[in-house]
Amino acid sequence: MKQSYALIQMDIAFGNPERNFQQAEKMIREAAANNITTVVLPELWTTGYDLTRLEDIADDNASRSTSFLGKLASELHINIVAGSVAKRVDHQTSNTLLVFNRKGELIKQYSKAHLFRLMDEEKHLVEGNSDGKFVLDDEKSAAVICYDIRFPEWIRTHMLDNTQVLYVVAEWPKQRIDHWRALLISRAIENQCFVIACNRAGSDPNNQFGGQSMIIGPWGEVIAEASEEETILYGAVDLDEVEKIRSTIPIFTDRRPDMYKL
Ligand SMILES: O=C(O)CCC(=O)C(=O)O
Repeated sequence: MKQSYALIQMDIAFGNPERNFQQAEKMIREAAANNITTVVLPELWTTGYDLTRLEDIADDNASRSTSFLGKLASELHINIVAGSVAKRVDHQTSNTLLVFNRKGELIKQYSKAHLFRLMDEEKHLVEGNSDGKFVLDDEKSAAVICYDIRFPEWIRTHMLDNTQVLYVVAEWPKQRIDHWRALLISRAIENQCFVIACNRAGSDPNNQFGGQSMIIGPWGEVIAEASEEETILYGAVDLDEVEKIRSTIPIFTDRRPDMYKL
């Protein structure tokens, strides 16, 4: 199955949902005009890391984001792996990823499982407790958020039932962008899957972000890679490659979980 992706590497306006909704719509419409199947947005794209103001700017039950993205997905006839938003339910806010199919249906929500203390997430957000698996265009897929990629055992649990595509949405700082690149390529090689990874561009009062969104194949090859600037990264792939690589080096047959004490 052929798929073509557009990764919206936005410069997110700090604590300014109005501006971010406008900019996301402009970039999604531009991407959709390029005959793609799936658009991917970055982490916390409505608010950025303005965590101390979540009381004012989080999205109640993610309802504004859901209605906005569902309408765009069905009108433009594209899938949207809609990054994550600050979703508030009963005074608790999670960092929650939303996935829409081309009919505009919300088919998956995943809340970030590993909160990133270095950016105070655990002080303002509640962690998720369920996995990021879903099926999009009949392809087994999974999505995780930023810091989650430092936990290979978490990613592996998503890959054990023949998952082909791993989406990663992030606000990854420039300071550690070499880790971003190395971790993403490692996750692709060790799981023999496509990695579709969308980071943000720009800066906020505390961090400069590294961009470098990436599309990586199941052999670890970099198919497309963005610069540091705000941009849309495009890339087309053939998901049948996954099966070829997995039959050449059958790691899922050869693994010895009986010996792994985690
Ligand atoms: O793990 C890292 O270095 C970056 C993680 C991060 O920025 C996040 O999870 O928001």
